[in-house]
Amino acid sequence: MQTLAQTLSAQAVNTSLAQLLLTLADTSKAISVAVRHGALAGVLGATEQENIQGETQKKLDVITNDMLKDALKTDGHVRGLASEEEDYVVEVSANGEYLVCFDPLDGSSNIDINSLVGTIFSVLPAPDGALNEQSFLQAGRKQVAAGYVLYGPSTMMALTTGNGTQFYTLAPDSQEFLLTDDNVQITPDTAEFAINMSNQRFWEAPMQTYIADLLLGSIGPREQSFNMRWIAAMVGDVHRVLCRGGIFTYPTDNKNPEKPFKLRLMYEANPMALLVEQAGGRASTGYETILDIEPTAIHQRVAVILGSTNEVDTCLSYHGIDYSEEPSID
Ligand SMILES: O=P(O)(O)OC[C@H]1O[C@](O)(COP(=O)(O)O)[C@@H](O)[C@@H]1O
Ligand SMILES: [Mg+2]
Ligand SMILES: [Mg+2]
Repeated sequence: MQTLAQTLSAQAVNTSLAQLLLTLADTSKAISVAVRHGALAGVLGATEQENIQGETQKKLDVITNDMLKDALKTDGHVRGLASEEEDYVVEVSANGEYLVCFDPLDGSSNIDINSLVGTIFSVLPAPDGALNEQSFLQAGRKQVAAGYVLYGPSTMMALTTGNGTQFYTLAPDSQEFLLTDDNVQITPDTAEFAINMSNQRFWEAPMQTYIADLLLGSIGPREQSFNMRWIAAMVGDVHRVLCRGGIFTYPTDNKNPEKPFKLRLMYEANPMALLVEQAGGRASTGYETILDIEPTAIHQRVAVILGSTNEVDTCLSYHGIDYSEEPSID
């Protein structure tokens, strides 16, 4: 089996980018150890702090953020970073060619119940000139790499550098990420959906109707029954979609009018959208292709509907969008 380094070399990935991805991979191995030790290492539970988004930080949110920040500072190829746990962008190496956006620990609410969590990352080219928030505000289509590491029964990485989506599994003995699926493909059709149903009354009308029709199953207009899965960590839900198809959505809701969306564009939606598109799937807000959104802020939030192409298209048709008529994007 090929190692991550061998695969990146076989894909002729730029040497600096490959080095940066190996730094991220090495850091995720250390995070995997911290996650695995759990209560034994005293890393469970919350801190007293909130991040800029008003969310109480878990100890592991802060620990993993610091681990990634420290590693990227010594990598040499990173101009700047943006993180869910950093209020503002952080300047890293003056000559770095790349910007890295990351969610150091996705699925924070799963930490204390020993359930799935992961790290999500997105790599963008660093523009010339002074580094500021504006430097990061590039559409997801500009990403040169995106991926996540899932700390589950096995530690796995999903990665794309624009050459399809690959899965790697961390070998416990050698501590190498080994290529275990070189061409991940999302099945275009599915009978499985993932949504936090407790928000049902807060969704917009198109999503209400779409989900109601799924729930009616074989006696409704879809004339087939659907199963539901919800891991409550985007990284776990998207991994399932990449493995066996499905539709995952965190739609617009009006529970808190000041916060109509949950997931963050730059370090959750964009990297997942690239992985999904590179695996033959679709990712939209309901009205706009995620990778085409021009960001306005590093912590911007968006609605997300992603997964099996035909099912996402069906969901979008409830929103009045006909994707089959859109010109394809190279
Ligand atoms: O439990 P909720 O409020 O529906 O939220 C679940 C969603 O929130 C998230 O945990 C947000 O990510 P963080 O844990 O990184 O803040 C997603 O992974 C997940 O899909
Ligand atoms: Mg997250
Ligand atoms: Mg997080």
